Amino acid sequence: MSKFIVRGGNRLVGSVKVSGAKNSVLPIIAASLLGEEGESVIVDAPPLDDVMTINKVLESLGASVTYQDEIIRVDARAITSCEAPYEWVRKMRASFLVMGPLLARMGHTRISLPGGCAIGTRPIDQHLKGFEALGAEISMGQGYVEARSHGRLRGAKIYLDVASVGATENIMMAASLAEGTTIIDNAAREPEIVDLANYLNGMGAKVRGAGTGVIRIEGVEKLHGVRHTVIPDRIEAGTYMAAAAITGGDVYVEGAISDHLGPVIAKMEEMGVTVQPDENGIRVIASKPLKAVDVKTLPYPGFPTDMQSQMMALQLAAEGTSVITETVFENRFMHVDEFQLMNAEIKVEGRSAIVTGNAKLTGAKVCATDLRAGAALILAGLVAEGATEVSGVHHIDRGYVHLAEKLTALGADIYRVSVEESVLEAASAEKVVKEEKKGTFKIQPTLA
Ligand SMILES: CC(=O)N[C@H]1[C@@H](OP(=O)(O)OP(=O)(O)OC[C@H]2O[C@@H](n3ccc(=O)[nH]c3=O)[C@H](O)[C@@H]2O)O[C@H](CO)[C@@H](O)[C@@H]1O
Ligand SMILES: C=C(OP(=O)(O)O)C(=O)O
Repeated sequence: MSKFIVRGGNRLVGSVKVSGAKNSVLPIIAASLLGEEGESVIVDAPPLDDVMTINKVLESLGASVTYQDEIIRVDARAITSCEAPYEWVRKMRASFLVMGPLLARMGHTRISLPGGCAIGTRPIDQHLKGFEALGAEISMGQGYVEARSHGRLRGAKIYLDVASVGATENIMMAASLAEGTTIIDNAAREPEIVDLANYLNGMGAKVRGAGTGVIRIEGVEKLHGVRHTVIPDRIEAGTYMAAAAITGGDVYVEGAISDHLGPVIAKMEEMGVTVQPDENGIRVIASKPLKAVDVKTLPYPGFPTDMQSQMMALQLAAEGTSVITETVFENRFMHVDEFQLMNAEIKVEGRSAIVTGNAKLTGAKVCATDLRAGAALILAGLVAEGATEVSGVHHIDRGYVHLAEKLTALGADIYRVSVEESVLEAASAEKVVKEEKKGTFKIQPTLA
């Protein structure tokens, strides 16, 4: 069991490199199942727990997967199973993305239902609606969803009721091997959709319009492996930008693509932060007090829900009151209770949180209730007085590569401790810090 210990007060300065995007690499690995010839080589695949999980799913299906030096090689020529079991799907919703490729390639698939999670119920109705439109028969039972097609899937026109990222990806992958043309209307437009489309096209698919609300896929008979480099993670980049801003720092976020971060940059500039993008990254300089701004999450190109909690941490440090409205997930304010343990004043009213700025944050024992909540608590810890002890680290390991090392290199006082649960129960954050300095506790690198 691990925890992060953060001591606030250090200004972050220097350069940090962004890893490959979690939300790109997961569907891309799933799409590799479509390759009936050759091997896929996926470059800049971040060493995250989620990546290890989806690799395990592919292996359980009979694909051969190797991972070394951030390069994944997938040979999916001989798939032996079309069933993704509960043990993997429960760990990570994105495992559900193997459904489209398996259905298209094998004509049959059975996947554990992903269920709800901390941030919302996260239904899969739009995925299933898409598969049905492509001619699949869907049935549910014993916690599994099963899809079967008689012969090849058939292209269709599909209107998504919500511009779901996962449904767009799953349907895009299935339609790539369907007979005829599929049009996805009200498709999600996230950069990760474009990355997946580029990967599919490299495999021999014919996907056009990715990045717009209408995607057109002409099905082909066969796909093959390809070499592809994953785009940089815009949410990881945004998190380091927020770390620079909250600490009054000066940080170059290497690899960040400003076109992918439009609303995050706009909001930081409104707050009085200087943001200087160039072709290799983004420099963030916070040289004056932050001004509070209102933020509303929306599907891309709106403000990303995956940056909402980090933005809330920033508002706590800003002058004034702000309103943060979450429109994408119905239950994504779990971090509010944890911020309150750090002396924050936040009131939740329906889908909005009213955040009182200029908070005198104090270190506390807090828990990462989900991935981004964890990142936000660490941001708050960077400016809190004293030590903040963040548990629930397994959530953070799903999406941040070497988080403590990257922040430490920028001058933060953060490290990871691995201690016996019983010892932790007894120890206060302060005590853990003191004893670690005496060398009593084992310090671990932030490996996923
Ligand atoms: C692995 C990955 O890429 N995860 C991202 C992906 O998740 P994910 O693909 O799960 O998110 P979706 O875009 O599907 O969800 C957006 C909204 O649509 C709803 N919905 C979704 C599918 C469906 O069939 N029916 C339905 O009602 C969801 O409950 C949610 O309210 O996009 C989210 C929204 O940007 C991000 O927060 C996640 O980080
Ligand atoms: C919600 C997230 O991811 P996932 O969809 O994988 O749970 C996220 O990356 O913030």
